[in-house]
Amino acid sequence: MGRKFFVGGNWKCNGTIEEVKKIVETLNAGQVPSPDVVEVVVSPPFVFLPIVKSLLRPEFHVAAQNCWVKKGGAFTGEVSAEMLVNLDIPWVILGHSERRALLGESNEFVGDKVAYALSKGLKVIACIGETLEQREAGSTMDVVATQTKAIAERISDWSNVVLAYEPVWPIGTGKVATPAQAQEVHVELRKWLHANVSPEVAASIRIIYGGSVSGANCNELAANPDVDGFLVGGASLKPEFIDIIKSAEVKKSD
Ligand SMILES: O=C(CO)COP(=O)(O)O
Repeated sequence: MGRKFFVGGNWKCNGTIEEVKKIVETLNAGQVPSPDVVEVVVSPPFVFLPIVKSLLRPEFHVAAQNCWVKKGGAFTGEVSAEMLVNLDIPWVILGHSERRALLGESNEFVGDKVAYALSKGLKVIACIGETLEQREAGSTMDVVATQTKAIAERISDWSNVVLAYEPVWPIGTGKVATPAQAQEVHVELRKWLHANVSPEVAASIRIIYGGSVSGANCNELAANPDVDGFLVGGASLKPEFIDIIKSAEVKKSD
């Protein structure tokens, strides 16, 4: 199948310098599968990116949690894609539901950000996902398709994109989507990409799941054929993140 398992750790707005060093120490000491089997990317807050990058084992990479929608300039408080490239930060998370909901990032704005970041050479973890109300109204697929479409209309090369399906209702709630719920949406997303982008992109893109992933549920989730990894929030700050990385082994024995 050729889709390398991908595990991202989104640290969100957490950590002191002491805590960050501790997390990195734990990650560096962890016994994990080889980089041929799993790609690991951790995403600390901007201010900690340089130190994490300098201390982290070399086969793990770092991601920013956001970047500005175009070239930097008079945009107080923003960090540009150019700056990330300048510091050799290879990845950026864009369109996280917390930014969509709390900072009003629209589908179009996220699409523009994805296109700009890719054009500067960054790799992008693009997040999509429905709220509980939308799920209960039966519009999950419409919502994620509309979010994905806003990206598809603005980019032509998907090779540096990982699509993170992160339904809003299981994020930080301890309520996890069942493996079947995750698999169902991932399959539908692949069908959508097949019909609207290309069969090649549909087959090759990594679609990862996020929302209360833990050491306890990762293996069951990873066993789904269309779940190509995870974007982990709370558990990425804890030693169990190593267990989540190890869930890549489930795929190896497929
Ligand atoms: O938002 C998430 C990752 O980006 C998921 O967060 P939790 O794993 O804390 O639910």
